[in-house]
This record gives sequence, C-alpha cells and structure tokens, in this order.
Amino acid sequence: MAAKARKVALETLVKIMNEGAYSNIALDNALSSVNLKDDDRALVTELVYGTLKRLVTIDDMIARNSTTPLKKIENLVLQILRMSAYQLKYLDRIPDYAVVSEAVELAREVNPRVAGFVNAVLRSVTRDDTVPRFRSKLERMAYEHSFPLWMVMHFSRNYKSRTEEILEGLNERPAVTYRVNTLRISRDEVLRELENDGFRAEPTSVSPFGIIIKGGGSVASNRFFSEGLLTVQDESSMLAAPLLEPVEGGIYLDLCSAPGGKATHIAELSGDKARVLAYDIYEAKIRTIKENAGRLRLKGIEAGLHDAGEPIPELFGAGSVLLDAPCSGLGIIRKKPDIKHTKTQEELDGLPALQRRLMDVARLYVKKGGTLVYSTCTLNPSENEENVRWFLENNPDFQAERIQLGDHPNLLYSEEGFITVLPTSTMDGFFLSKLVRK
Ligand SMILES: C[S@@+](CC[C@H](N)C(=O)[O-])C[C@H]1O[C@@H](n2cnc3c(N)ncnc32)[C@H](O)[C@@H]1O
Repeated sequence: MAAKARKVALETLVKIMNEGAYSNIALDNALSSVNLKDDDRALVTELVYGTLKRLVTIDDMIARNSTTPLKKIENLVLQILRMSAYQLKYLDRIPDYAVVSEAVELAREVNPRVAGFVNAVLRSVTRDDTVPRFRSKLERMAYEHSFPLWMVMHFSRNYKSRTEEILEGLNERPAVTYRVNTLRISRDEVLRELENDGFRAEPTSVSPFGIIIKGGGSVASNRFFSEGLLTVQDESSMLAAPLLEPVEGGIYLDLCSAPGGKATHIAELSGDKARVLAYDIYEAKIRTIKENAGRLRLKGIEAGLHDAGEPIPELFGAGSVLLDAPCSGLGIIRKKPDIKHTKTQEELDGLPALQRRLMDVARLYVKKGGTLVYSTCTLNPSENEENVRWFLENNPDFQAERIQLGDHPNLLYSEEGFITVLPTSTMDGFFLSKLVRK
C-alpha cells in the first residue's frame, strides 16, 4: 500500500510545484479523493510536507549527484527524485533499497528511458555524506534548515540572534491544537473528558483557551468537535480576540475574517451576546465562516462579503475592530512549507502599502474608547511594528496599549508593548498589537 501513498504524494507535489496549488489545499483534496488507511495518509502528508520543507537541501544533494543540471531534468522525474531523496535522508521507516526501487518503478511509468538515471542519482545520494563548504553562517543556516538564502538574510537582519530559533521553529511539526468554547464547557472539563476517552491532551501554555492533543487519535471525529465545543486553531491565533475584551451588547468588526477562527472566538468571549460582523473578500470563504459559526452554535456572527479597503459609512464609530491582515505568512511555514519557495522579497515589499490602506479604513469604525487590534501571521517588521508605528504617527487619537501575556521564551515584547510570537511546535509566528482610540 505504501506504493499507492507514494504515488498520491507525487501527484500532490506536482500540483504544488508545477501548477502553483497551495500545499494544504492540494493535500486535503488528494486525501479526500482516495481511500487510504491512516498510516498511508500519514505517509502522504509526511512525504509532501517533508519534501517541501527540506527542498533547498534536497535540491543541493540532487544537483551534486546528477550529471544533468536540475533545470534540465524532466519535471515529473525531478519530483520523484526530490521525494525519494527526502525519504533517503530524512526518514528511516523505509529501507534505502526499497525507496530507490520504488522511485525507479515510478520513473519507468513516466518515461522508461529515465529509469537508469533515477537509479544512478538516488544510489549516489544514498552514499553522499558531503558537508558543503559555507561562505558564511547564514549560508550554513540556509542549507541546514533548508530555507532560501534571501529569507534567512531577512530573518537575520530583523531578528538578529533569534534567527536560528526561528528557522528551527518554522521547521517544527505543528502540534494539533484546539480552542475550547468556554461558553459551553471549561478547559479543565474538556481535558478530563478527553482523557477518559483515551486521548492524551495538555493545556496550551500562553493562551488560557487552548488544548494540545498529544495522542489518542483524531479529535475531529470526537463528539466535542462535532458538538461545537472545540475549534481547530493555532495557539498564537487564540491570543487576538481576548485583546478586544468582548462584552455583551458590543459591536465588533472582523474585517478579514475567513474562516472565522477569531470571529467565533470574539462571539464566544462576549457570551454570544455581541454583534460580530465578520467580513471577507472571497465569496467562497464566507461559507466557511458560516459553517464554523453554525457548528459552534453561535448566533451573534453576521458573515458577509466585503472588501476591507472600502469604507462602510453606516458603521463609522460603531465599536471595536480586528484587522487580521492579509500578509506574507512567513509565520505559518510550519503548516504551509511551500511559502519557503513561493514568496519573494518583492512580494514582501509590496504588502505594507495594502495593509496601511486597510488600517486607514479600519480606524474609522473604532468608537471612542474602542480598540483596534492589528495582527498578522508573519515575521516581517515592515508588515508589523513599522505599520503600527506609521499608523500611530498619523492617528494621534489612537494609542498603543501594552499587551501583557507573561514571560514566555518565544514572546518578544516591543518597547510599545506589541508582541511578536516566535514559532514553536505549538505556535505559529505571529504579531499582535492593541491600539485604543482615546
Ligand atoms: C489571515 S487571514 C484571516 C484569518 C481569520 N482572521 C481567522 O482567524 O480565521 C486573512 C483573510 O483576509 C482576507 N482578505 C484579503 N484581502 C481582503 C480584503 N481586501 N478585504 C477583506 N478580506 C480580505 C483573505 O481572504 C483571508 O481570508
């Protein structure tokens, strides 16, 4: 059966690498269209994410051991080599000879003439223990942690001595985390009940709302999930909604809200007694907000299609606002390792202008004494603190309120009290700021 899993993984990789599909979506589609056992599903996920995660290093190895330059290798054959090199160098579940012979079989189906070439390259990769000579510390980090050099330089320029920790964090296997709907059940109770049901679960350490599933199977089919007591959410994302301090009768606008992870949290924290206007620019995504609100049985969410760049005058001064802005997503590489290969410095440079335009509209909805929470899931000061500093300079009626989440090794507090969350196994890289209208 593992052979079938490898074939599915290969097809998925091709969709991502050659057709520009997003890794999480391509993988979900692939897994839902085939009938595979749990072990094989796990293998597909491992092969796809692992290959994308280690691609820089893998390509280097293939280039060293191939007589044909990488750019000239037929696309499908290149993906076979990449996926197989990943197994040879990073997994020990499958013996090397089996990996090579499976790869040769797959290659033969693509083009019988390349089978010998694939065999030769992979045998050579198997024996290759070369440690390349690095011209700098950054080059070493790029190779060892498998990131494009420009991205390592970006982290090093902006996060200095924390660079290696960021690279390691972004390569972590993401833990399975859920937010407890404390409107209906306490976290302690969920933990107790899950333990009774045979799960191993722990509380998250920064957010008081999260649990981490450490073992015992998939909670998605558990009654807690289907009955709306739990929401899949990263721990970092659980930190945004509480900053709005939602109360009964309040009005909250979540301007970029799909799939509604934070909007539903706002509703829960208000006792589901507030209006939560949850907008997004994509029609298809509005459905996901409604589905999530429905599963959680929340009545206060009003999901709708709206471009956050277009002001809605009827709502000026209406309440408090969450702007969880579209961003470069460098903080979520653990879950979307394709970001390592798809983002460019130019793309990063273009984002602050868009984000500032959205902030400029978002401020209009904030009432006196109300709050604007600006957050992103990226590690890039120009999309994060520099945007917020620009905003405060241009809007003297707003002031930053210090966020206090306690001392945790991966939380960086700026002088103004903004927070950058460095990635760990349980937390995405994230940025949070809280701006109050005087
Ligand atoms: C970081 S995600 C939001 C995640 C969401 N807040 C949550 O917690 O589930 C950013 C969202 O912004 C949406 N978006 C991008 N540009 C937008 C715009 N101009 N107006 C409204 N939404 C936009 C995207 O479709 C995406 O769903």
